[in-house]
Amino acid sequence: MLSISHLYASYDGHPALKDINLQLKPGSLTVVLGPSGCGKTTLLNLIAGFQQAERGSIVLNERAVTAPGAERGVVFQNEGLLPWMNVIENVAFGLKLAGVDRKTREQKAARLLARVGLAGAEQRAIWQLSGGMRQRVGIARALANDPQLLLLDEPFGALDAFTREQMQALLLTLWRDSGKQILLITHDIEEAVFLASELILLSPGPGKVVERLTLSFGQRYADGASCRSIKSDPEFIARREQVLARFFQQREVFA
Ligand SMILES: Nc1ncnc2c1ncn2[C@@H]1O[C@H](COP(=O)(O)OP(=O)(O)OP(=O)(O)O)[C@@H](O)[C@H]1O
Repeated sequence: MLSISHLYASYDGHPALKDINLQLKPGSLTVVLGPSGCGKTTLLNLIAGFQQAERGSIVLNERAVTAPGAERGVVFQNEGLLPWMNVIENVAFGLKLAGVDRKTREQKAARLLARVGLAGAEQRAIWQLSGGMRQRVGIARALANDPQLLLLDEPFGALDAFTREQMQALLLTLWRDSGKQILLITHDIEEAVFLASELILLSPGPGKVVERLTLSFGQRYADGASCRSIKSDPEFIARREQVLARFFQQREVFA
């Protein structure tokens, strides 16, 4: 369980998040959606432990979050891969830091690369990879320490529409197969409605929760329906339009 209580954050006296309260169940796929500047990255950085809250608390499985930890894996928008290491070394790096022996970490990294569709790419250099492949490496790396919570910061924002949909499908497959709790931030409304089991809408000025929806389109994909059939379903389109209207309402309030 991830419990966020009365969380406040600010920069140089300017509030960025105001009284955020969320209880997110193990196994949930939470998507935090909101317009630019509403505090999505700030919230993710606080949960990751990269940043300290001004007030309030974050507790993951009964342990207070105060610093980064191996039980939280992070995937960054720009992947954050180490260019002087090859693919498998990037994935195994966290295991190396944790003192895992070479053979074990290479076996584990190779298994994870196969899970994200990169079997055979172990020895490739990072510069030889496409954007989608880099994000696959980033996800495999974040999973290497077997985290309880996977955090993703706008992970597919820079990808073309086709690759983006492939990555959404991959994430849902990993979610189904691992049962891990996932929290992803995005400003893409369709992506949010498709992926989320819990959708949290933030509004800016300062960031606060304005809506929380429980959705099941991602579960439908995990149960075997295709991306295209879900995204063209009138129920999906109606939900997307409803969230879109709410999203623009928030922007207008702020403008
Ligand atoms: N390091 C910083 N110093 C000062 N202000 C900051 C800093 N980081 C973020 N802010 C401000 O805090 C607010 C929230 O920023 P944040 O990056 O968390 O929002 P966001 O929703 O992730 O935006 P985007 O989608 O554009 O990345 C914004 O007003 C931003 O200008």
